Amino acid sequence: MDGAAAFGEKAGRAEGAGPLLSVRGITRHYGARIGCADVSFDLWPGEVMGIVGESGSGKSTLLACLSGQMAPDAGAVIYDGPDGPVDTVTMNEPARRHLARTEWAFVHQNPRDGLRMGVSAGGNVGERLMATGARHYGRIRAAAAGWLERVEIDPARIDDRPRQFSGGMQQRLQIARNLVSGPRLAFMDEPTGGLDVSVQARLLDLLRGLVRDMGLSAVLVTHDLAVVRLLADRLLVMKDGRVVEQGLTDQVLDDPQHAYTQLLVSSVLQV
Ligand SMILES: Nc1ncnc2c1ncn2[C@@H]1O[C@H](COP(=O)(O)OP(=O)(O)OP(=O)(O)O)[C@@H](O)[C@H]1O
Repeated sequence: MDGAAAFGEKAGRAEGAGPLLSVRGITRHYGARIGCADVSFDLWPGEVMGIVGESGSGKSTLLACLSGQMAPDAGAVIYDGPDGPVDTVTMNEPARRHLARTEWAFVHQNPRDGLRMGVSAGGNVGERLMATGARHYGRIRAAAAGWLERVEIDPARIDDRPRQFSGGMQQRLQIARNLVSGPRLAFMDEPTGGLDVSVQARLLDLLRGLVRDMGLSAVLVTHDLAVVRLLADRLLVMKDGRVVEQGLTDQVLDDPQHAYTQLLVSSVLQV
């Protein structure tokens, strides 16, 4: 039985009936080295799952496997899509690309990886709408301007290129480009990494508001426990590619059970 069939019953289509994402046994090696091993969890609609761990613990590898950017060696990632549950590991590439364009968002740590630097701010946001079928130029431009405002960028700058923006503005633009089409699931890789502390705080506030207002589900990778404290409902703690602890964010951070999590929380391992 394939993964989708195996989990189909559990992740039924009825609203609120099952998880949005069921991750089972995801494993990926690089030669003899473990990237991530046997990772399983459910992500429920509207929930933010934080994945934390020190550098090299397997966070990026796991996120790449979940978001279809890397093929795992083993495991299933069942997404409860518009036509019912599908295993995104075994689905064909065009179908996966379609999902990534319409249902998912991916926010990169470096905005340059998620923006088209040669295209105007409005173009960056509008492009994603066009990819989901919008055709009316006036409406696309109005929606783009509305989203610039929503991420606190002056809509008068709609024709500016991203490189004319500060790092924090570029990150907010990347978020607007990703969320304009109303995705159900966002993958975020260190979305506040590389920014000044004050810029980070503003971005976190903005992200928290958007996630709440849109009822967005998200998988959020970070090594920064302050970020998950603010954004994540639940946490997976990774060490050497494996999940060593998981639970509600406050529970894990306030009462860590695993020795490694205790070290993380006491800042010893934080970079
Ligand atoms: N392309 C690669 N080739 C070989 N080994 C790799 C490759 N990418 C990652 N690894 C190894 O896989 C393990 C997990 O790395 P990964 O980048 O997923 O961790 P991470 O927690 O995301 O780290 P960071 O926070 O530094 O990005 C590490 O041991 C790493 O050395």
